[in-house]
Amino acid sequence: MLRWLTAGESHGPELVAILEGLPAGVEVTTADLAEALRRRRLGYGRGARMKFEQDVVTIVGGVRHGRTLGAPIAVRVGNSEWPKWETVMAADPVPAEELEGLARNAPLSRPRPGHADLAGMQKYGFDDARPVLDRASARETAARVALGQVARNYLKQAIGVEIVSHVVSIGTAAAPAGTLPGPADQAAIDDDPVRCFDAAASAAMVAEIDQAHKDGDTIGGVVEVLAYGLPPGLGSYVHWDRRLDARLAGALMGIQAIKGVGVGDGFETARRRGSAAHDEIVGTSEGVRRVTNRAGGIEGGMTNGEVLRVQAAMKPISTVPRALSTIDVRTGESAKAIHQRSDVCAVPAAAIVAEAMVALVLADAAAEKFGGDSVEETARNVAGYLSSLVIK
Ligand SMILES: Cc1cc2nc3c(=O)[nH]c(=O)nc-3n(C[C@H](O)[C@H](O)[C@H](O)COP(=O)(O)O)c2cc1C
Ligand SMILES: C=C(O[C@@H]1CC(C(=O)O)=C[C@@H](OP(=O)(O)O)[C@H]1O)C(=O)O
Repeated sequence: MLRWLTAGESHGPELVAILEGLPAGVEVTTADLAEALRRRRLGYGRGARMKFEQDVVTIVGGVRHGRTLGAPIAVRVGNSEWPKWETVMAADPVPAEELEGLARNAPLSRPRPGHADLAGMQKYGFDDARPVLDRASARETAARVALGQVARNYLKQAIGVEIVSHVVSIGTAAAPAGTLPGPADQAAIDDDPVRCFDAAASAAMVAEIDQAHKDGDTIGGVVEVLAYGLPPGLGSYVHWDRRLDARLAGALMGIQAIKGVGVGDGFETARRRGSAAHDEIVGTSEGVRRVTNRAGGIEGGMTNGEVLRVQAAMKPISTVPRALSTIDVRTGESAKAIHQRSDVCAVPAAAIVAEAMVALVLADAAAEKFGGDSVEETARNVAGYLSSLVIK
């Protein structure tokens, strides 16, 4: 079983993350994590903060000379902007006179619709949105992406699994149905401003982002994550919480601003007849295959050996420049929501976060099925399982 936790605030000194349960011998370096974090910061439509802030990643436990030790892996992602926030976000009490007059410390009393602000203030008893928004912020996804990269290296080295993501739609601009990039296409996708695998759709997406920006508005979209090389049998049908589709859906819905998850052809499947909704089975010289992959590589809560395909739908960014109506909690009067700056669109970045969440769930399911205290042992177990499959 894998366990992982993150801690840290958006304007705190750093995020920290721990991943426990991976075997020894997985090759991973600080450069691997830095590259994953760099990919998360890209994407047309992200706001000013992405330009001036740096992620400073350090591995502080569980890895020696580029290989995991089998011990918990601990990662820190430092925030280069911390000096500006040192007083406002200090862990220890700060004398009132030091806080007085600090613009950054002014109470945020106009909760933003679409954020955790209002319900979080009510729940935890704050009259200031700062302590809520600082933890609710998707800044925290940097910690998940760092851990996701370790999970990804494990999947690649133990099983040969490769994970790819792409942006399927932004606003009304969409890639053609059936667009299916493979592992070799990842670099080209990363080079695209919106991480779309179709040039015409990419241009239309950029135009939609520009229009939303011009209108003082924000925009959402849909991302897809694909995993190649999965053996059949990860996850299980025997209990609801062991179903791989349930675990993937929970992990993807756990990303800030994700409001829907699809598996395979997703909601489209519900509009089809059964004869056009499933994947017929054929025997080939290379073993059992499906004629189509509408199910997205999962049947009965288990991988079926086909390419895993899941989508996540991201709502438009909540902090709308043409600010939405709210109340000032100090007076109860109507007001405009706080707006300092914001992303116009963070769909390309959400795809990288979705890759990380999929990697963590798949690594968990793989560790559960194949075990092993070293990655070599896991790989032997995978090979033994595949060679002993009754139906190949
Ligand atoms: C990568 C990423 C970047 C985000 N950037 C912003 C942003 O700049 N402004 C904003 O209002 N929301 C942003 N969000 C979304 C908010 O964090 C999210 O809507 C908010 O925390 C409320 O959570 P909920 O939408 O899941 O209810 C971002 C989300 C992700 C995944
Ligand atoms: C810092 C990151 O994303 C932030 C996520 C976010 C939000 O509300 O979720 C709001 C923005 O921050 P701010 O309100 O401070 O401008 C984004 O920049 C990041 O992804 O590293």
